[in-house]
Amino acid sequence: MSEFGQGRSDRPRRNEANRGGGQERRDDSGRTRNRGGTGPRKFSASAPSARNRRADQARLTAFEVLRAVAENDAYANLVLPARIREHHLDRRDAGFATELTYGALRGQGLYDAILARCVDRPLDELDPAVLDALRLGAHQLLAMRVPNHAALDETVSLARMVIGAGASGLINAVLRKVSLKDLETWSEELVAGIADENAAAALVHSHPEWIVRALRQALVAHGRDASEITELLIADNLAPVVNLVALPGIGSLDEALDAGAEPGTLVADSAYYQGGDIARLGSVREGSTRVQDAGSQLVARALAQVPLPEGGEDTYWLDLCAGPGGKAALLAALAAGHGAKLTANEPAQHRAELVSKALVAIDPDTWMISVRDGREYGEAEYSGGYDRVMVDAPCSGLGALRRRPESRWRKTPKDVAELTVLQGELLDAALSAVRVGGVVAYVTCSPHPAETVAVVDDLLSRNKNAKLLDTGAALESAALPGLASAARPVGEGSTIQLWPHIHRTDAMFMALFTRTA
Ligand SMILES: C[S@@+](CC[C@H](N)C(=O)[O-])C[C@H]1O[C@@H](n2cnc3c(N)ncnc32)[C@H](O)[C@@H]1O
Repeated sequence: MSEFGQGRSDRPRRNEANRGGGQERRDDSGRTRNRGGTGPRKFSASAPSARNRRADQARLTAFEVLRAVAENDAYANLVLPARIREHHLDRRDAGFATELTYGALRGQGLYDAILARCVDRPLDELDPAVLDALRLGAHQLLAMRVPNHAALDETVSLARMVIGAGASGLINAVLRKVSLKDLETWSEELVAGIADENAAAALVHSHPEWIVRALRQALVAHGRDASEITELLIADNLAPVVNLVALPGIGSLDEALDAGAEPGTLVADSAYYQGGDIARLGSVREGSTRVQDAGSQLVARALAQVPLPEGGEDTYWLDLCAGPGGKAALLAALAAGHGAKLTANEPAQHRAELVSKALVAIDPDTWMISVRDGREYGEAEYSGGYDRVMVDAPCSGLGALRRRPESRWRKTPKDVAELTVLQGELLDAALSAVRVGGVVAYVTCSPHPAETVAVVDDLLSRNKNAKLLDTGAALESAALPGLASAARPVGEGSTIQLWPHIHRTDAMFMALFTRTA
């Protein structure tokens, strides 16, 4: 079983016997069953044209999502739930469709390299729909506990129904070749002769090479060992468990815990939920309990709890880049508990509306929405107006690859270069909007050095009134004791970098500043 399979990055991993396909089996359509012996895998004897003419709904769902991602630049995590509802998939089929969709998207780089060896022409000359069907077939054959004949027959049936009979013959022939070796053998063959370790890691762990280089540099820039890159890449390929937060003073985790959620170990009022459709929980539907990565919860809490260096008034809080409202909801609830008020700013109107929805469970007298470019808060009329400011800056998102399976294939190094300018400008605006003795949190869900430590260094070199605080200590005091064991640097002038392979969170970065004059 490969890292693109069913493992969870933030829960204990399955034991190898179970992962290897030796015990849990799927039946002829690929559903979980006991298949019995481990003898040679068999294919259906019937010709592709004679096989099942009705495409399996779970596979059809996955195919439609891959098509929407490729054709409309859609986000899989948004399209998939809608398609699952449209096709009325039950919980088991929804799980199968999710695993198939996300696994095929994450593993795309490696699967394409394998497929390229089995197709007699360049992959970009294939009909894109055929290529998506081949990726789905490859993922089932190489990384899921689906019998080969089911992976093959069902993919061929799907292709015949949604693409055409001609395509199904090609798909049948190519997937038969793919199935002749397991993923490990394919990987070994593909990397043989690749001397560059980044290029080899990029192939085996299905990341673009520039991202592997950037993550390796990021590990070093944040004081870790470059050899952790393999663990980090593997963590990016595992499905994250849903993290919940009960908004402090408003929500309760009781319902989630009754439904089988487990209490969070990194941050208060949080839980891990593996019970399937999260919308089943009334507390989630009403907005008092929310889905939010524990790393995001931690950085919001650290800003809310860090003592203001010079004490004094603590009434006006600003979330400069609030859309779609995850941190704003937690900050607004914490602000309300402090007797403070939050302004949640977001320049994109449709995202500002999402922020309003995110805050629906919180007393409306304690927050307001603003819709403007965050850089406007650098203007004189806002100067010194806020006690705490969150800059959760637009970033490359390289720290959240496990949540957005297609995003790694869309990003380019140019995106990072463009974003760093805006990040610096937003940080300048925040340092202007905060009062002397107030606190600014600069946060990214990327560990890229250009978006994190370089932005901090640039700010400190051009703004003599900005002072970096002990971010490590602030984060530790906002966390449950579990974080301390994950050892990280503390001390004046420290910044924080969380990691999926260590903290089981997104790779959130945070630097806390105060304004000294
Ligand atoms: C990383 S997201 C923020 C996530 C949010 N804090 C949350 O927890 O849900 C960055 C946000 O910044 C917004 N943004 C982009 N350009 C901006 C600008 N010039 N000023 C303020 N916000 C901006 C984007 O629209 C996006 O919603």
